[in-house]
Amino acid sequence: CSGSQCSYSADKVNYLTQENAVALDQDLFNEYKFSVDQLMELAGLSVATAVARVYPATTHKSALIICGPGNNGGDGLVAARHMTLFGYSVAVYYPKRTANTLYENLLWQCEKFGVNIINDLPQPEELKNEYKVLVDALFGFSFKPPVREALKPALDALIYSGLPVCSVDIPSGWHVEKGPDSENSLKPALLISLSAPKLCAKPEILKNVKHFLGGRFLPPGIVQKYNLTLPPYQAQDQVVEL
Ligand SMILES: NC(=O)C1=CN([C@@H]2O[C@H](COP(=O)(O)OP(=O)(O)OC[C@H]3O[C@@H](n4cnc5c(N)ncnc54)[C@H](O)[C@@H]3O)[C@@H](O)[C@H]2O)[C@@H](O)CC1
Ligand SMILES: [K+]
Repeated sequence: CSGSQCSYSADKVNYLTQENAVALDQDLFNEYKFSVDQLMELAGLSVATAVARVYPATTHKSALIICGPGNNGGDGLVAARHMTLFGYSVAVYYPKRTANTLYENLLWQCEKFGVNIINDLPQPEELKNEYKVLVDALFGFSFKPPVREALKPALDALIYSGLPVCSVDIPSGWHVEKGPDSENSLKPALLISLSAPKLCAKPEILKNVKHFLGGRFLPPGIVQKYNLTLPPYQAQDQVVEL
């Protein structure tokens, strides 16, 4: 956290392994009886909120959200809908669609809210002609490198467009614990960690990336079980800067 109002020390924040991120997620569903759409709605709202804080619609009106096949992509579809309400003109690229009612409904809602669902991705260098900001909802904490061929063009768009990229939970293509594996890995401008940051979001890995925490839904029992020390959210905020 770089602001003057920081009341906690960034080096006290702790970071989840991939195994614990998956286990925590399962606890929320099994022990706390959350449904995936409940959490996804709050996660996506946090993402839209953080994007609007850093890249407001007044200066970055045209946004493209690149959505992957899992829940990270679902967060992107929710964020897309909220961003229309925040004044953005939003497009979604969702090349590998999961056949399940939740995702079908989220996509349906996007269309009803005026999101432009695009089927063809322009070349990375052409994205700048149409968009001001990209949201990376391609892969989250279940990603295992290397990226399979079918989704490489989507990842390349994020890496090579030259536009600011806002990554949802994990910068896509990064190892969830070790971070980027080469010079050509994605360099996001903003990361929104959901529920708790994972190891790849440690400050020494995440240099020069703005970092927010969102997904304000953790029950106290989970904070205790995973021994989480997280920055406190202010008032009714959905996000907090780390
Ligand atoms: N517990 C939490 O904090 C919550 C997490 N949510 C989101 O859920 C995400 C995790 O979702 P999932 O577990 O569905 O997984 P992901 O969205 O991380 O990705 C899984 C999908 O990516 C594919 N994939 C994995 N490795 C690949 C590779 N090398 N090449 C190509 N495709 C690959 C898998 O086949 C699968 O379809 C989190 O990162 C977060 O964004 C939120 O939706 C709700 C609450
Ligand atoms: K991501």
